Amino acid sequence: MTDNVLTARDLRCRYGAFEAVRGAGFTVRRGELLCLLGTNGAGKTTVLDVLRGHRRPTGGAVRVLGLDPARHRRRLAPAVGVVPQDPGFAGALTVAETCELWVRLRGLRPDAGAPAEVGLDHRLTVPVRQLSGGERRRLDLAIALAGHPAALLLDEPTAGLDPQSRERAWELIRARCAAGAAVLLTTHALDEVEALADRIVLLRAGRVVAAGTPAEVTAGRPHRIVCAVPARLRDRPPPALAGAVAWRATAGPGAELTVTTPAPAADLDALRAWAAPAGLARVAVTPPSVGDLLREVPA
Ligand SMILES: Nc1ncnc2c1ncn2[C@@H]1O[C@H](COP(=O)(O)OP(=O)(O)OP(=O)(O)O)[C@@H](O)[C@H]1O
Repeated sequence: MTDNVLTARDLRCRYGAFEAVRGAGFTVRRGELLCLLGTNGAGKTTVLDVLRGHRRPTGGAVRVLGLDPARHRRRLAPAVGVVPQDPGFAGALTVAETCELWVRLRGLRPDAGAPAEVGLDHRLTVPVRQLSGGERRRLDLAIALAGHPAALLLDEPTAGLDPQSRERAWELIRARCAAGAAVLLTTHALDEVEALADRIVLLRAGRVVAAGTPAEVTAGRPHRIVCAVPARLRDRPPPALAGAVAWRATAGPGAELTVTTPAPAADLDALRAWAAPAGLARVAVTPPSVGDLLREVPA
């Protein structure tokens, strides 16, 4: 039996003449969290809509637990928890009623404990229209997590949450993953990627332009050395370095030097030798990050 819970193969999706997804492929296995990343309009929500059976692809195929979600939406509903980008709650229903209604719509028995999991147990009798944006997001998450689904499709699940609620949401998502759920999550928050992602898929204009673990997608990319340089070194030409050098004036007498380099250890040694005996101050060496990759991907 395969461990693949979510699969997309050469997925294509059109809105009229515009092709929003142009041959995307990936898998998410049991117990794995994949972050689907990309700038606004890259095609992330479209991919999630196809996986939740709300949109038929115009090419390629997706499978959720081995089934075509467009054909087996009802059968898959109990096994797939979704935090949609824009939930459609009725404002007049209370938190408890909303939770019960949506959990039933997923073909599950109502779970009175679901709101408590996301810290909404004190708001059960409050109409949804009176919830804050962050509280609504937590209600979405409560409904998605109900019934311990095998797959979670989470479209910016922590958008608008305060820091404490985000960390609580991360804990819940991590726990579900550890218990075997396959999670596909979109986010624009880099700390969320760092906190959660086992693997990332980066979309650009509907195509996958990078895929792998954070270490894999950043491998071979440059490190950044930032250091403060005493004023009198400002006029001394820097040594020959593997990396590119940029100076920045600072408020004080010295300057800040940034070296973007594929050889951080050798360049740092060369800089230290150059700066002796006064030396460098506030030296920070930053390894490549997924954030660097995202910043380089144009829309
Ligand atoms: N119903 C629609 N009709 C026409 N075009 C659409 C429709 N929905 C999305 N699009 C277009 O498809 C492209 C992909 O949109 P999508 O919502 O999937 O992007 P996204 O990566 O989720 O963006 P964001 O980060 O802003 O949520 C965009 O150019 C968008 O304008």
